[in-house]
Formats: sequence, structure tokens, C-alpha cells
Amino acid sequence: MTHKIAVLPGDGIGPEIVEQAVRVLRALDQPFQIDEAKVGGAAFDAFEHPLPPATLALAKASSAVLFGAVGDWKYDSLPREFRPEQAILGLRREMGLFANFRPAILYPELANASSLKPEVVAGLDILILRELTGDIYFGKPRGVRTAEDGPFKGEREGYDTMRYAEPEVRRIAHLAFQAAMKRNKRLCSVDKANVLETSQFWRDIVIEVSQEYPDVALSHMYVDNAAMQLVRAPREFDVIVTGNLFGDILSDEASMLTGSIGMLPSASLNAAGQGLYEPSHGSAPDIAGKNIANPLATILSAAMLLRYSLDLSPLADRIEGAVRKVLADGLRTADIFEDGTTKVSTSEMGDAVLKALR
Ligand SMILES: NC(=O)C1=CN([C@@H]2O[C@H](COP(=O)(O)OP(=O)(O)OC[C@H]3O[C@@H](n4cnc5c(N)ncnc54)[C@H](O)[C@@H]3O)[C@@H](O)[C@H]2O)C=CC1
Ligand SMILES: CC(C)CC(=O)C(=O)O
Ligand SMILES: [Mg+2]
Repeated sequence: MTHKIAVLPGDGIGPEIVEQAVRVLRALDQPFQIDEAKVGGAAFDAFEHPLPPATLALAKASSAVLFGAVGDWKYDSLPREFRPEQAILGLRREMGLFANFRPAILYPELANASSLKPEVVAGLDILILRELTGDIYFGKPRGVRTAEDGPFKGEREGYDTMRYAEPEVRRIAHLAFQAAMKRNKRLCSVDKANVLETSQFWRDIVIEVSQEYPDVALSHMYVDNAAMQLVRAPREFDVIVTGNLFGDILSDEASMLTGSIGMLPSASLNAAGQGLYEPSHGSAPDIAGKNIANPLATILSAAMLLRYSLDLSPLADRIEGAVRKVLADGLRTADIFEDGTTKVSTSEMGDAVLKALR
């Protein structure tokens, strides 16, 4: 069976890191049909839209999407609908990719690259499940208006809307409990229920859903405390489930526990099992075009693609094994480099993973 994979490299380091992941996929010698399309700023430059209809159609018609990253400071003054970030938000919304799995795993070889002491992070293996199509990122109304009341009445104000519908909370909660069942049966739901109505509602629904999973130990934590606990004692967590905004922030924080944001892959799934796979980081314009970005988060995202969307777990295992081997061999991109290891470029890291696959 031929699997259709849409490849959307995007902007900044996107093309450099996606190129390495595609080389790895091709080296598996499978009947993949790999089609590439422009997205983000690259698509805006070519077609005056960050998510052209042809790119969206290609993504929707594929079994899975491999995505790089979008965005660059040079587009920051465009009207919002034309900004590159609208491409990834649009793909998530249009494809219904509501469940974002971000596994933060510390490879033993990177214990010293983590910003925490090895004794605090050794053996770290947590899963952050971030709701991806709701919350303040998508809530309406939003905009800039003249304040009608309050101490700044008559002045301009910016506003957004945080909202979650009951089915949205229920479906992500079910996935979180199911993920916890396959792991260490501990689930921590992160919210801000002491302040926000949306969060109290989220918490109430999660508690209701928990009745169906009596074997999972459910806890709740306010997001400010969770941010602190992640650097105090990260191994206390097993699965974390949280909303879109809090999950965005906490997963970037968790990435540093693994040594670098260049190590954190992600899978964004919809109800039909279709998925978009991307590193958790952005387009890193500060290092783009220098062949120094870490491609491992993207290569590990390709492994998640094989496992979750194509049901090819043995091939995913092969890629993850190859990544472990290159790290054990002491190869490091600049972001995870330390004395006694060998600094390699983006493409050299790709070469090494390819070699280790065989
Ligand atoms: N899914 C997406 O496409 C995302 C896009 N963005 C966009 O990316 C652009 C840059 O945003 P930032 O806030 O700077 O976040 P960023 O994640 O792109 O970069 C943050 C820092 O991490 C470093 N970094 C990121 N990935 C790396 C890698 N693979 N190897 C080595 N170092 C790496 C960067 O050099 C930078 O110092 C913005 O336009 C933003 O909107 C941000 C996050 C996600
Ligand atoms: C455009 C942003 C919402 C992307 C981001 O920061 C993320 O998904 O982690
Ligand atoms: Mg983010």
C-alpha cells in the first residue's frame, strides 16, 4: 500500500530540518508518495497567502503531514490573516487536529545538556497532551476596540476570548486517560481554575470523565505551580493534559529538560487518526540558513508519523534507535554540544542518522 505523505517545510530552519527527516523516510525504502508544498511565509511570497488552497488540499488528502515551522520577523507587520503562523493554526483548525502529543524524554547521553542537574532529570519521560484547536488561540470575539467600561473607558483595548466547549474538553480528557493507562497511570490536569471560569469548567469535566478510568490517579495543578514543578521535580509527572495556551508554554519549558527544544517532537491528531507531525519549536530565524539547527526533533516527529498515522511502529523504532546511536556516538549539533562530544552540522547529523539506520 502506498502511503501519501505531505511535506510542508515552511520558513526559517524549516526546510533545513525537514530535508533531513525526508532523507530518513526515503532511506526506509517504503512505497511512500511524498509530495511537497509551500506553507507560511514561503507560500505568502509565492501565492500571497500563508496557507494556499492547494497546500491545504494536499494536506487533507494525505495520510499524514510532515511539517517544519513557519514564521519570520519580516512578516510580523502583515495583517494577521496573512501572517505565516496562520498557516499552522489554519491546518490545525481545518483538519481538526485537536490532540497534540509532546513527549519530553531525556536521552541518557544528554543528561548534561539539560538545564537541570542530572540527578533531577535522569530518566525523565513525560507526555504533555495539549488541546490544540480551542482556547484563547481560536476564541472569538477578538480584536482591538474602544473600551466601553472600566477604568480605561474610552481608551483603545486589545481583547481575546478564552473558551472551551464541553465536547472539546471531554475528547481530550478521554485521550489523556487512555494515554495514562498505557503508561504509569498518573494524569495531571493543568489549569488556572482559581481564577478562570474556563479552567473551572475544564476541571469539572475532567473530573467527570475520570469516573470512567478508576485505575488512573488524577491530580490537578494550577499552571503557575506546574511551571515551577516542571523545573523542581519533573519526574513527578507522567501524563500532563492541558489547554492550548498553557500547553504551548509548558511544552517549551519541558523541552529544555531534554537538553534542547531541538529534541522535542510532536504529533497532532484528529478524530480520524490523520496526523500532522512537527518539531515543537518554531522557525528559529536567528539560526536559519546556517546549517546548524538540530534536526532530531523533526526526525523524531517522522518516527511518530510512522507509528501513529501509518501503523509502522517497527520503522519508528528503527529511527528512534538510530537517534539513540548517534547520540551515544557523541555527535551533537550546537544546541546540545558539550566538551568531549563532536559538534556536527544539521546535514551531518542527518548523514549520521541515515548511517545508523542500517
Ligand atoms: N509551529 C510553528 O510553526 C511555530 C512557529 N513559531 C514561529 O517561529 C518564529 C520564531 O519564534 P521564536 O519565539 O524565536 O521560537 P523558536 O522556537 O523558533 O526559537 C526559540 C529559540 O530556540 C532555538 N531553536 C529552535 N529550534 C531549534 C533547533 N531545531 N535547533 C537549535 N536551536 C533551535 C532558536 O534558535 C531560538 O534561539 C516566530 O515567527 C514564531 O511565530 C513559533 C513556534 C511554533
Ligand atoms: C503559531 C504558534 C501557535 C505555534 C506554537 O507556538 C506551537 O504550536 O507550539
Ligand atoms: Mg509553541
